[in-house]
Amino acid sequence: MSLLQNLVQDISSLGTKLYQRLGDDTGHLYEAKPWKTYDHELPDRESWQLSQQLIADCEELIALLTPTKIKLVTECVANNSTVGLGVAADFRIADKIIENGGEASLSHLARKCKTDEHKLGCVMHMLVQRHIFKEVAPDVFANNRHSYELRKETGATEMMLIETNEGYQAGLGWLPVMKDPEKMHEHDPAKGAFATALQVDLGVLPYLGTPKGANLLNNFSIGVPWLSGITVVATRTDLPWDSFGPTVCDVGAGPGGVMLEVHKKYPHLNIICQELEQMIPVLQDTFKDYQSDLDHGNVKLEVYDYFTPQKTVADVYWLRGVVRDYDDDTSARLLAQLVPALKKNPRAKVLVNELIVPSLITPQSQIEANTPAAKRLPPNQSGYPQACHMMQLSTMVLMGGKERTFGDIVKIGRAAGLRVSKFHQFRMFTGTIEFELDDVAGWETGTGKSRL
Ligand SMILES: C[S@@+](CC[C@H](N)C(=O)[O-])C[C@H]1O[C@@H](n2cnc3c(N)ncnc32)[C@H](O)[C@@H]1O
Repeated sequence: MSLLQNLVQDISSLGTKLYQRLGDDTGHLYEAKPWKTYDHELPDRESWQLSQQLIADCEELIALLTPTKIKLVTECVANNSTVGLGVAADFRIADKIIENGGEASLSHLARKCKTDEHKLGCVMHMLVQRHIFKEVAPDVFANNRHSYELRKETGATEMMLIETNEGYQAGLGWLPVMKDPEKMHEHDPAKGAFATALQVDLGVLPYLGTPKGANLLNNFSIGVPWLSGITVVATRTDLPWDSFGPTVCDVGAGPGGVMLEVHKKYPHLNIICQELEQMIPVLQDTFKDYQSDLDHGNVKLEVYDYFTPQKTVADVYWLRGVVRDYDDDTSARLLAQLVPALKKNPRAKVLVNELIVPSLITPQSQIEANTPAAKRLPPNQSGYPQACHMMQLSTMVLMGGKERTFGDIVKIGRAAGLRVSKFHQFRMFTGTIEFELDDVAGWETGTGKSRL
């Protein structure tokens, strides 16, 4: 059968299974409110998998049915989606619609935004076509489920503005960096796309402390917590936090948001957050409502440099967004610091939580090549592949570092003396690779040899 036939049949059968599973939980797109199951919570695992497969097939079908020249033009002008979203975010269109009672004419919006009606109309019509906002009558706009999230109290708008302003500018630095013999292999943000495009000699984080970075700092402080909030539910739900043993240690814990969630859901677990000294007050603030847990030592905040041997023995070590900051050798050196502690507790696990950059391999044989995308999705990768691909480029453009595939991270673990024990696919665009000490049996019987 042709790819078209296979895709159409697959979409039909996957779609039927999905709506039968969802039952009364009817999804919506045009109502100005979240779809609880998908936007606040997580669909059950099978519904989520069916959704992923449907999205993969639909994306492939669109690519199949789009003439080549139109496909290429669509891709190379896709930056204008960012331009348009930047306009809607900056003018706070979602709020202006809410303030006007839920609907607003183009002329009203243009007046309130003090801008040109035709230009704003071009943006709004484009966004409606991309299913952000809806047009309820000619030139009359309302929020749909997606644009409703852009209202001021969520922080989504500030996150959009990071990407539509500095993120957008920084993108122009990516190719020059890739061509520059001095910078092409660098992961240091001070030599990355952001610094190159903005012509500064510092990465985005120190830039936030400069007078020019004040606006970006504001958007970071409001927008980044919104972004982190996207992964919270999956991080809390898709890992069996209480199955590893009583003590969880977060290495490079940042502000400690993940451990706070784990502590709330599993109050019986001992939580240890390790950070550099300057971050301890931030962690203290995160756990300010849990003073008695701090006093009793069920929650500990430890000063620790993750490039020194790990002395704290725990049952599971959690590293989120840590190895992505470094090249392969440095990341392996960092993970290897856990080995002394793992030898003391050889059953302990190491959880590396990152974007697990997806792939979509097309088989070489003619028959197999017509297999729908849904059936070619590797299991060991992040969900929402399109979002994950965009995010990995966006984080490297803005923050430097190195985003990796499952295989890339496995190699780093192996170089550190660890082997994969499991992959936890999150219902999210991040995932977690679970490692354990290589030759666990050997370490337990005393016959294990260090590979370092
Ligand atoms: C990218 S952030 C990730 C934070 C946190 N894991 C999260 O997901 O929100 C990396 C964190 O590592 C911390 N860090 C950097 N160098 C460190 C070191 N040598 N030892 C311990 N922590 C370090 C930083 O302070 C920062 O909070």
